[in-house]
Amino acid sequence: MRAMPEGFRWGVATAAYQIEGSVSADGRGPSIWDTFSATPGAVRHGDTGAIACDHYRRWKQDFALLSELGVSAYRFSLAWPRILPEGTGQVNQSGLDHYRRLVDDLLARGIEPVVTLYHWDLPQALQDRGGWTNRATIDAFARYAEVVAEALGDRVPRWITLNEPWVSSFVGYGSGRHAPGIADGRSALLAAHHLLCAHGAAVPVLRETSGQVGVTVNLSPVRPVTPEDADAARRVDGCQNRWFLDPLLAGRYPEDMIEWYGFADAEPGDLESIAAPLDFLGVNYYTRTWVASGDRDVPHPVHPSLDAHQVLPEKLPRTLMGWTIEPDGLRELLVRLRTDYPGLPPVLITENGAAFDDYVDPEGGVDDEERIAFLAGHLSALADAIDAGVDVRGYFCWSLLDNFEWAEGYGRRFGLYHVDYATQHRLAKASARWYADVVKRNGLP
Ligand SMILES: N#[N+]C[C@@H]1[C@@H](O)[C@H](O)[C@@H](O)[C@@H]2O[C@H]12
Repeated sequence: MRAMPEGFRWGVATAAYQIEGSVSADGRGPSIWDTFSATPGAVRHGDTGAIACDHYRRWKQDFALLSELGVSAYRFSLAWPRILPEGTGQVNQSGLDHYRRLVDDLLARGIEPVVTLYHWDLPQALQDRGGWTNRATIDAFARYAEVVAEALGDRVPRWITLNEPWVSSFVGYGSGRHAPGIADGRSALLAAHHLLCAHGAAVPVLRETSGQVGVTVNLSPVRPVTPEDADAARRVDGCQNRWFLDPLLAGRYPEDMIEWYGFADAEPGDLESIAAPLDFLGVNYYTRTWVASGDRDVPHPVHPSLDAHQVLPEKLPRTLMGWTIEPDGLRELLVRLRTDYPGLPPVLITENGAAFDDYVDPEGGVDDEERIAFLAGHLSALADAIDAGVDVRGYFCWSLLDNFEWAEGYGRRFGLYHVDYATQHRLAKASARWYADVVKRNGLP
């Protein structure tokens, strides 16, 4: 038995655009993902979040699944365009009322709502004015936080300002693989900085509520394929991990990366604001990153601006996303955080999970043994990190439901519950029953 500490929070996570659908209902405005997914070629099979899991209408039945799992917490995101359809200006009361119903139902079930303010669905009206490359979006986000804090501040116990600012900036504005589909290195750096500043502006606002405040970053231990690739690996670690961890936890950008990027866009006071004390750090972990320097002839030019390429070691098992399955990377990552960042607050694993080729058998079951093995391996690594002294307070499996997997559309299933998108029928996979048992035991059998 690998028991987690007493009071450990067991949860599952989702995000608004990936599950809600009803993208035009009750006053919701368009987001950059509505625009991007409607762009031919942007998303696999031309999939969009227009219907998704129809969760906006079926949320009560989905919350019954949370009770079935026995989780003590549920992480979900608010759709900014439901609350402020134009990003600023007029508040849409229907949007606030919807999320108030969700929060109240969770509390009535004895489930802690963990609310993400921004999980990538920027109101299109703000993108029309430059989006995250426009410094004015910082103030728009702060106002959004004020509106949400006023409406829900007395009943949300944990706030997450941003989900994965590295993806929002470097994938949305750097590679163009995500919304808004811009491929420009300087735009990525500006967006990253303004996202961090928006986080810093929202923290004092949310601190006025009764809830704890944190941010979620996606982190990945970076390994050189050969010793000659060590410099390239350090640059990728600098981009993917330290460019966010250093400002958030140490109040500075990493010097080596400032030099590499020639970055000079921080204004007086920005770094102090970004480094506002956190009650917790949300960590999303999926895999390690293996890197070769740019002058090596390798596929996957994931980081052209860094003169480095991501390499997927052939010998390692992978998920359907093509990511290597490396549970010990989670332990390695958490121990590194504790070692490198003395100011590390308590950690929540806000996402961990995997996509596999789920098969509904003739008896109507999904025997997703690979997902069970993935989760078991990562929970064991998490227990190792806790044994090593890392203060981890909770774990959220990604995800409750199969859902819209961004540029991969509906072709990648991460859920504990299978969704038949033609009928919207939810079906518990074997991993859902397994996870419910782990939650009940407060640890691995
Ligand atoms: N890909 N993938 C799965 C998962 C994605 O569905 C989430 O929205 C992100 O926060 C994070 O990237 C992880």
